[in-house]
Amino acid sequence: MPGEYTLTYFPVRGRGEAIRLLLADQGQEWTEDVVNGEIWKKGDLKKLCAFGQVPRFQDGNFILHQSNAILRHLARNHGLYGEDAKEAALLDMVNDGVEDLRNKYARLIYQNYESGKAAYIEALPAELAPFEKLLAENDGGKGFIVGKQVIKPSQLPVEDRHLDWPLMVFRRWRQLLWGEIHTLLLMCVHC
Ligand SMILES: N[C@@H](CCC(=O)N[C@@H](CS)C(=O)NCC(=O)O)C(=O)O
Repeated sequence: MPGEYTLTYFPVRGRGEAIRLLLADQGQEWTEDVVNGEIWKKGDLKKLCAFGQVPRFQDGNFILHQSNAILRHLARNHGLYGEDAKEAALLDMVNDGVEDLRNKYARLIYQNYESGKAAYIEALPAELAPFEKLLAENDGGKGFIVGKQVIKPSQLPVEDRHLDWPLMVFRRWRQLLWGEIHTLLLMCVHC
């Protein structure tokens, strides 16, 4: 519902972008509460944050921190967390794999960019191979990294349940699982 969601984050993609993409993909509206350096340095907001960091997310009166917890909360609320507990566990597995890779990327860009770039790029195919393997193995490589679709058919609007095939192909391509979106973001993270 418009106005329900507020994302508090710096004016960068970073750890806010997967949240934004998930909301946009689900046709949700949200308010951007942009934190610039000056606001952050005052320290008042930091004190309000559970771990002293953003993103901070408001879902009505419910306040949440930790980007992956926010993603999981939204995934549960919007039917993106698999068909059952096992699919949810597999989604956690993939997202934790993404988190590991994100941390390597963050170390590169913040600590070792000029001298570490070449080695990082050389290692990237091997780092992405587990994700490709999971994609290839799931349902004969037909679509998603976990499960067979993003939205459960029961949660699709009635008019979308009988899509003609070009639209179905388009939706399968567009509606990436949030874990997969997160993977794509590794290439453009600046937090
Ligand atoms: N594990 C946290 C990490 C959050 C984090 O690293 N936030 C950074 C921006 S991307 C931050 O708030 N930095 C400012 C600070 O630590 O004072 C998450 O996933 O949300």
